[in-house]
Amino acid sequence: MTAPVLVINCGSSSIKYALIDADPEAPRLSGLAERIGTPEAQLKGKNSAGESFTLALPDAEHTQALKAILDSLEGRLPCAIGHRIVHGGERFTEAALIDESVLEAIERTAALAPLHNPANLAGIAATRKLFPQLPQVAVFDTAFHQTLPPHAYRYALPQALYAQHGIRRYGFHGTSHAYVSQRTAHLSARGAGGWLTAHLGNGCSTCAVWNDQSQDTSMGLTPLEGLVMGTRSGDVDPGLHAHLNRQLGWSLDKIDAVLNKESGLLGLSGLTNDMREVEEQAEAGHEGAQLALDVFCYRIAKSLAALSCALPQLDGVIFTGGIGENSPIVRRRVIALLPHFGFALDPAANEATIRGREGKLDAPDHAGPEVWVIPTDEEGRIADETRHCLEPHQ
Ligand SMILES: Nc1ncnc2c1ncn2[C@@H]1O[C@H](COP(=O)(O)OP(=O)(O)O)[C@@H](O)[C@H]1O
Ligand SMILES: CC(=O)OP(=O)(O)O
Ligand SMILES: [Mg+2]
Repeated sequence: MTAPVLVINCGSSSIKYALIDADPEAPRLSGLAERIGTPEAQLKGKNSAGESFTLALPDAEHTQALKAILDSLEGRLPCAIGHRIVHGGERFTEAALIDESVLEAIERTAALAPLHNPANLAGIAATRKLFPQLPQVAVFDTAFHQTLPPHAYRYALPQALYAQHGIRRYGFHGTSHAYVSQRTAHLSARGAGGWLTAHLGNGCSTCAVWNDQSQDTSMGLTPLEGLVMGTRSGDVDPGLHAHLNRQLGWSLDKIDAVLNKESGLLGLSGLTNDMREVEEQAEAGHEGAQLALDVFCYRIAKSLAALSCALPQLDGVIFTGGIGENSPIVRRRVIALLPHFGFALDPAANEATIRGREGKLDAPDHAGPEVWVIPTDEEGRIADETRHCLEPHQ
């Protein structure tokens, strides 16, 4: 397949897209339709000359936004569409060609990823309408974590909840953890050993990877477990729900909305879910922002230390995602909280490696576990998995 693959990552109010050629050196057309369904809806993208453009799409819904994306592809027709699907449950250990039975299975898991799967399904419905002739492939965030052993994926709950209702830990951001760990294994003299990965974007998760296989990860049944995120709380006492319900009379829907949309950096700082602003305000002395940064970094370090138990040997840690790639402050603070691991972060390398550059951040001649920053490429990985899935069908 030489024609490009169109990768779609459809959220509730945004659609990220990328048109990706089989040749990794070929320029990508990519962009983002945002604020879908509102008067401010717009499409922002880059053309093949690398120039940015913005197009107003007032009140556009998913189908209209996708139509505008297709019109922006400079006449280049994809050979297939690869969709990011956040939750694949236990059924999907790899990407799947979308047919009615795959769609039904994704619909069944929608309740487990209410922020993500319904939007992913809306994206599939819209592209099937617009491109009935093109093969469409579902690439799951959960698939990479299907190698977790039972002691990592089971909760200590009655057996029937797992056996009859699929209540277990699944893990997410699998395309990112897989990509950055394999990229580091390729770049590092240590190869595919034991790597801890920290994907720090709006959603955040850590993962322990041994020999290219996920051994454990911080997210669980849903993308709410684990680290502090932009607006998500991450781990809380499981008794919190009952307490808030009994003491404050909050409904389950309200508790769910608060933990998913009003917590994390936003809740702790009282200001914003955006790490750039948290860092600026913390620097300026804002106490809420300072606390948000303290809790965010401490919880990452604590999670990495816990996940190190899943590895027979530790070769290093890898930072990725908007925060992991661009924030020297977060990297420095996380590494400083893990003194017993024997990392040696070079301050100059840490400061210099910003904005999309990959590299090792170790002090010269350091022989201990390594620290890497690797810009993630979820879209590239989804395009690769889409092609791989379609090979037997060519
Ligand atoms: N230079 C920077 N310093 C600190 N944080 C940054 C920087 N650039 C981006 N970020 C943060 O990255 C986060 C978004 O990450 P990203 O991976 O782009 O999100 P998404 O999960 O939506 O793809 C935001 O919190 C943003 O503030
Ligand atoms: C699973 C998840 O948290 O995804 P995102 O980071 O795109 O919100
Ligand atoms: Mg993300």
